[in-house]
Amino acid sequence: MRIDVLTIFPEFFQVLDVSLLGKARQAALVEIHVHQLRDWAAFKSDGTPDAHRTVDDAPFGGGAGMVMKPDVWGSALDDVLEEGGVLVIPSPAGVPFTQALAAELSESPQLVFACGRYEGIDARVAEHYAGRGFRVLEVSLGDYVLNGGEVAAFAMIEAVTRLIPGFMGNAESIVEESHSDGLLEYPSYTRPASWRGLEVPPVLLSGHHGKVAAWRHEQQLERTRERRPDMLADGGAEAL
Ligand SMILES: COc1cccc(COC(=O)c2cn[nH]c2)c1
Repeated sequence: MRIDVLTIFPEFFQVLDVSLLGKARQAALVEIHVHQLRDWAAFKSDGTPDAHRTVDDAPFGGGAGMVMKPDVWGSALDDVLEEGGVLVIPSPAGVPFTQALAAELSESPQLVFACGRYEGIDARVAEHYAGRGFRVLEVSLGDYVLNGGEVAAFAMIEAVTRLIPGFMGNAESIVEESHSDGLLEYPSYTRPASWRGLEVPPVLLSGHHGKVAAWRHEQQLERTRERRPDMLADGGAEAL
């Protein structure tokens, strides 16, 4: 998979070289290219140089803050977005990012993350590329507002790339994760069996695999009921 990130803060993504993701990059499972959006803002739409490499302007219709210019994004995306690529725009107004969506995106040949700042990106950018037949997704990590899409993109990149076959050392650990079966994960324990007066649930020491599996499933249900009733309300479908 190829991942391209367009941002005015490319230095934010340098850490990708050292994390687990770094290994995947070396293994050539993932190619990540981070681009400085301002490189496409060196000239104004009339062709004259823009020394400030401006990427934003005031919103039509008034209102607070600034909006990112469509022409700058268009120049950048025309160069970066490949046929079959998916344009992902992290946004508080997006569809929920879920494990199911991460799995779906992990099968794309290319993901392009457009990291918005200010009040967001001119709406015509998403409209234009959807109109050209690209899959365009505005995706939300949660119901809160960040200063820009970089943090959200980083989280999505990690959630997606770890699902790429061959990326995680122990593929089995991916299968049994939270949300993969529509329920929260059961609690985990390891040695010592007794710690500060707290004991590991005896069933886990019983060696009876059937009882362990039943206990774990019950724990998943109990936890999901307590912490995420929304996940059960709509039939256990993936939820934010
Ligand atoms: C593209 O337009 C905007 C506008 C404002 C902030 C952002 C950054 O994303 C988030 O804040 C976010 C993502 N998931 N949950 C919150 C993008």
